[in-house]
Amino acid sequence: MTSSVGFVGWRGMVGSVLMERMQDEGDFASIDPVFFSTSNAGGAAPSFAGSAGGDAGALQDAFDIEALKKLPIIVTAQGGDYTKQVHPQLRAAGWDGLWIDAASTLRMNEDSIIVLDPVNRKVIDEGLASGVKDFVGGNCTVSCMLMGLGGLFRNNLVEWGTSMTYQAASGGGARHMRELLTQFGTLHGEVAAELSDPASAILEIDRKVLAAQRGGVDATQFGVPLAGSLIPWIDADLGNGQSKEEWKAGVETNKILGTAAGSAIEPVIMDGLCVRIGAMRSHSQALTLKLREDLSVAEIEKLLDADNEWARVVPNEKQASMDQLTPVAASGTLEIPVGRIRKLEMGPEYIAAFTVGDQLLWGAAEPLRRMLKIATGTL
Ligand SMILES: NC(=O)C1=CN([C@@H]2O[C@H](COP(=O)(O)OP(=O)(O)OC[C@H]3O[C@@H](n4cnc5c(N)ncnc54)[C@H](OP(=O)(O)O)[C@@H]3O)[C@@H](O)[C@H]2O)C=CC1
Ligand SMILES: N[C@@H](CC(=O)OP(=O)(O)O)C(=O)O
Repeated sequence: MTSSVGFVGWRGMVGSVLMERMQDEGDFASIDPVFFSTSNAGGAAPSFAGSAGGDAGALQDAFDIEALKKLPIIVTAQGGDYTKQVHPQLRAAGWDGLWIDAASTLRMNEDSIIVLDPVNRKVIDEGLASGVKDFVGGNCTVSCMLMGLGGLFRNNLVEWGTSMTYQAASGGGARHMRELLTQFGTLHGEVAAELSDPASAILEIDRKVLAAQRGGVDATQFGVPLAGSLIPWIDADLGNGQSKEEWKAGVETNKILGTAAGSAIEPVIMDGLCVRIGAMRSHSQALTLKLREDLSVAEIEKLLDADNEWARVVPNEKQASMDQLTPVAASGTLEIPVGRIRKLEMGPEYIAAFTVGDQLLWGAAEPLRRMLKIATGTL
């Protein structure tokens, strides 16, 4: 029997990636989709809708609690404001369906589970069996890290770690990606004539670029120029020197792994600095890990490669790292390359690693897609 599933936020950036993945995997064949809109109720539902690819009818109003209440499963990538407004109303109206969400709003609630099934399928299954109803995708950086380094985290081998991130513009949303490219274009335009003349002075080019960065580029979304620069702060200021993005590394890693008392995996201390860079849609991170044991690099690589089908060890060599361990290499793929693995001078239990992941795939859409399949009994 096919399950009815409501989709909210399906045409946004994360939602579109989710729809693409669902079509690629033939997921619509086993569900009966109902599409909602916050802005265009009554308009035509998307053409890929319908288990047989047929007419999916009209878009429903995403704020209509009665319409939402009829569905056993709702998947939303509409954003935190929508979740904050609609989820409590639905629950107050007695709805006890499954809520699968990309937004962070419900993530740290005691009665929610952060979904990343290649890492925490057991936590998800136990949650479903015990009546948990809210399933939320994790922070993109945390999800990509755990997909890449799952072989160490899931085997209780990490005592503590720092993650120094290099996060792409897409983490801010579609408008941020556009702004980054516009900024690059503006900077290029400032010095196009000089660049076409091989004899022009590089310091003059640099001076003009800097002048444009400081005065002429549109930075409406980011607040400051990102092209040719970076922004060493992501998300809210928690007031203790830590950004909210940095706080998520510790709390979400532990929640995903289920490291509460009695678990086979002990609590892990995670902290670091989160930095926005001018990449498009893949987040990178440089990790320092203190392991609980002195494992050889070969053993570590074997554990990482074997953990899940998407983690892929890149040899710690210059050309392989340059070719395979970059946002350009990882974007648009489900692979999570992990490389630069080596012992650090601090001691035999200290290792470095570098990993990259498409933050719209494993960082956002894919865990939701797979949670929907788990919920409908097809994964
Ligand atoms: N960006 C990211 O990296 C991540 C985002 N998330 C979560 O997902 C939420 C959604 O993010 P994201 O997909 O980036 O948000 P978008 O801004 O791309 O989309 C959100 C909604 O905006 C409305 N919208 C208005 N104008 C347009 C337009 N021109 N094209 C498409 N949609 C439009 C749509 O709602 P409607 O159809 O109802 O009008 C859409 O569902 C975030 O708020 C966050 O909670 C989670 C992980 C990562
Ligand atoms: N904060 C992330 C994107 C995001 O949406 O994260 P979260 O789902 O934790 O709010 C970034 O800017 O790269």
